[in-house]
Amino acid sequence: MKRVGILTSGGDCPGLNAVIRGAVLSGEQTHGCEFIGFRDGWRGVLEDDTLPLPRSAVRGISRLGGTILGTSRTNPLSETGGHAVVSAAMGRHRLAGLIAIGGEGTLTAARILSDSGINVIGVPKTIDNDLGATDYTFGFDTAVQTATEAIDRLRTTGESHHRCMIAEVMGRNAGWIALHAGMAAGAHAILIPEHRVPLNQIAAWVSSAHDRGRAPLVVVAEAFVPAGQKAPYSPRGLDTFGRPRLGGIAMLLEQQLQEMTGIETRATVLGHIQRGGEPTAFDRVLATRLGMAATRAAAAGGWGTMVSLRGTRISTVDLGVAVGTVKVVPESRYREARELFG
Ligand SMILES: Nc1ncnc2c1ncn2[C@@H]1O[C@H](COP(=O)(O)OP(=O)(O)O)[C@@H](O)[C@H]1O
Ligand SMILES: O=P(O)(O)OC[C@H]1O[C@](O)(COP(=O)(O)O)[C@@H](O)[C@@H]1O
Ligand SMILES: [Mg+2]
Repeated sequence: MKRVGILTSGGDCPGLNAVIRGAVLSGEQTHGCEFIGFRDGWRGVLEDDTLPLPRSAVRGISRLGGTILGTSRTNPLSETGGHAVVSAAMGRHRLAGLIAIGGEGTLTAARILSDSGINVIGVPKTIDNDLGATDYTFGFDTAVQTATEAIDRLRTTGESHHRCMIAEVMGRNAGWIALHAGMAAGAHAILIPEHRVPLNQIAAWVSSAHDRGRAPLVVVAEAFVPAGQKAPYSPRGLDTFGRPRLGGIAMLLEQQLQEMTGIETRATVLGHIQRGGEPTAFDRVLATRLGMAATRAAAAGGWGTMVSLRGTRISTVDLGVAVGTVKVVPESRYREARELFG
């Protein structure tokens, strides 16, 4: 019987549990595989922190948010890690390979390990939807749904007070959540990292909506860079991997737009609300199919690949290709949305 290790790494994301369940059920029922889980991503691999994953451990979990395995941003290539440590952990548990569920960071580490001879299959996850080699990542649909519901609420209070409301959503490299939630909620301006917009243009959109008797709504991605600035707003130090922690640009815009337009303005940062809670049906289905496909690939010895969604089909791509491109919002999608601003 083939034994496979599973881990979830990087920011958590609704649908992780559905992947785990899909992988384990299909492994037990169809492919004769057995699973163990590593706790907290690569930390569990480096520190040998594991749990058994029989079918009974994944019962009913596909509708649960978070991850039953826990996650972290532990670097498997740090001085306490590397090929030898990962390989030893796999040997101890007689694993044929690993299924690593993560975003571009996790999968980059997985690719480096794979290049050094470790058997890994990647499963793309992120609410940001910024992985190039898959049409959608699970978690994105849920995050957009959650953000849209929150923004709808901001709208009703904004309308009561005749205020301009600003909603800040996540998105480290790309403005997908802002674009989709903004469009779904009928925003008067959507600000994304892919596109610089001068402040006076944002103020003009806000004023125009206000002049028509609407409560202006601005949706901004955390990584938006206002024209004239060099980098995203990041007053909160670094994350565990040493990258700037984003968040708070909405607060800056609140002050600036209120000053420029004379319209009372309130900003809300949605933050981790977007990452929590139950996955939507779309994300559960996508995640389950990706988990099943990962096991299928493992059973067939298709190491060094990532499972991905192409159209309505699940396929596999080489891990090297998988981490090659960040999927940003194309100019055409921004132009399309912009027709409705103001
Ligand atoms: N370019 C990289 N090379 C090697 N390891 C990386 C790289 N980027 C991230 N990692 C490791 O993978 C972890 C998860 O990546 P991160 O970007 O935080 O989440 P995600 O996998 O969701 O993108 C990081 O904390 C780090 O330890
Ligand atoms: O958990 P943290 O460190 O606050 O991370 C926040 C970041 O994680 C995300 O939610 C998801 O990013 P990853 O998919 O790379 O984990 C980003 O949108 C956000 O910038
Ligand atoms: Mg990342």
